[in-house]
Amino acid sequence: MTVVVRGLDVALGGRPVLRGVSLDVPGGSWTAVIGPNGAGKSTLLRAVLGLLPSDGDVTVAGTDLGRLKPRQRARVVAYAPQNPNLPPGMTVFDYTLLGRSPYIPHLGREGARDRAIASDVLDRLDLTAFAGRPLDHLSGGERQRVVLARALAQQTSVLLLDEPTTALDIGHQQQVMELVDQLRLSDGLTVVTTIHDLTLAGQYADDLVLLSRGRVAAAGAPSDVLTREAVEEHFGARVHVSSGPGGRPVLSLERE
Ligand SMILES: Nc1ncnc2c1ncn2[C@@H]1O[C@H](COP(=O)(O)OP(=O)(O)OP(=O)(O)O)[C@@H](O)[C@H]1O
Repeated sequence: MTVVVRGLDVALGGRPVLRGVSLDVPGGSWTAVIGPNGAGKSTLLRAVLGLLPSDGDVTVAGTDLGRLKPRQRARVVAYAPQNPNLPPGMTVFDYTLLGRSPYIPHLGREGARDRAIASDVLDRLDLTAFAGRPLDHLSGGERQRVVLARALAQQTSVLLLDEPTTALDIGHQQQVMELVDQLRLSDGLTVVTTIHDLTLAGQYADDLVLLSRGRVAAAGAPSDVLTREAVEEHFGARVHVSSGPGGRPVLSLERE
């Protein structure tokens, strides 16, 4: 499903946070939104979901998500927030099962298929051993994978991930990125993720969108967006950019 954003303006607390943002994410592709702290990346994901008042157009497969009921919306788009509220005491399995809520009839209970989907997702994220553990007894990286598990259990066509790898060790970063990529290829998932690791973003995404002070400063193929000049201008960092596998950019910091 294609995600299209046109001329998006969002103000928070009376201050403009996104200004004239446009974005095209073709169905089945992966776009990574990058940018410095406070640039508006999380705000963009929340506006796409229809969770924030905004001006401009946002459509997913031609539909304005803000007009859908939460249950309908949750069958189209899954969202893994950066700092979700996790109900203390709830088990990992029950939290993952919440991803099946949009498919469970009112006053009904989850069925065997819902439980099988939750188990499968936990298995694919290396979390089976934690299934019975309360959420407040997990490490930061384990919690982050559980939030992703819930989103994947929704089995939607569009996945919005806010910083999905920040708390993960390098092995679990690879596992999460590869899993999302496999789902994209096998099920045609459309993926939009914010991400701070620029090399990782460039390795997995088809397109990068560089947000800076609420505006799109650059967009396109990773090697076109991740230039030494752009990173210096927008992040204030001095980096060396080399060409990695497939011509994708690899960044390293330059020491004084
Ligand atoms: N509820 C709010 N009221 C006022 N300003 C807000 C509110 N929420 C966020 N902001 C501001 O909006 C700007 C964009 O925030 P956002 O969380 O989208 O940035 P981000 O690019 O995701 O940053 P980070 O990389 O630090 O996660 C920031 O300057 C932030 O302080």
